[in-house]
Amino acid sequence: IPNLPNSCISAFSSTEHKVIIVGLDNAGKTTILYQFLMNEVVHTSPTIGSNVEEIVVKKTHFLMWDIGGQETLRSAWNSYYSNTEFVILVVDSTDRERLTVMKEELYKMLAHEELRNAAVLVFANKQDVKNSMTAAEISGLLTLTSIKDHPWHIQGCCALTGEGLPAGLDWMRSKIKAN
Ligand SMILES: Nc1nc2c(ncn2[C@@H]2O[C@H](COP(=O)(O)OP(=O)(O)OP(=O)(O)O)[C@@H](O)[C@H]2O)c(=O)[nH]1
Ligand SMILES: [Mg+2]
Repeated sequence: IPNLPNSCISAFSSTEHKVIIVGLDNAGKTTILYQFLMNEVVHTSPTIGSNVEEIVVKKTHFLMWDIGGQETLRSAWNSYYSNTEFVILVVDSTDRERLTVMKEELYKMLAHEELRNAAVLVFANKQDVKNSMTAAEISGLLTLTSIKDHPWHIQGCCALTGEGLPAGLDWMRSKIKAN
């Protein structure tokens, strides 16, 4: 295909791994997406619908869908599920009150047929805030060890500084190589 620029050819020839970024409103999903893309904190407003970006990490291509988390939007999450390889669940580690709601949404999602092959990365976000729940605490409250039918991993992070985000991406890449 002589007339295509190299960038197009590489886009066609590399496999793209579909990722959905979900979680309650205000968890930091959009902030994380743009940290991945630009290593910068962008000004966000609540997402209505979704944002989608291609994120390339050491030659691994991810197509990441950041989906709005407000209550009225959650019933639409399932329209993004088909062919999803990774679910990134972003938890606001300061939001103790809504962790039960988060847990219900998580298990509802994991029961969905279209996500049966998806691996789950949980980001315990906002670790910079004093007295936020630790990743271990969130893992316990969400009973992550009870998840037997999906590979899962939890990672503490701060989307404002980017701390913890590369470690999460490394885990995702390790799951691809393991396949
Ligand atoms: N302190 C702190 N604030 C954060 C962090 N990550 C995100 N925020 C803030 O949390 C607020 C919500 O962030 P968003 O990324 O818009 O949240 P969202 O999950 O996309 O929300 P919806 O689109 O409504 O579902 C913003 O004011 C962010 O600046 C973090 O790690 N620490
Ligand atoms: Mg958003």
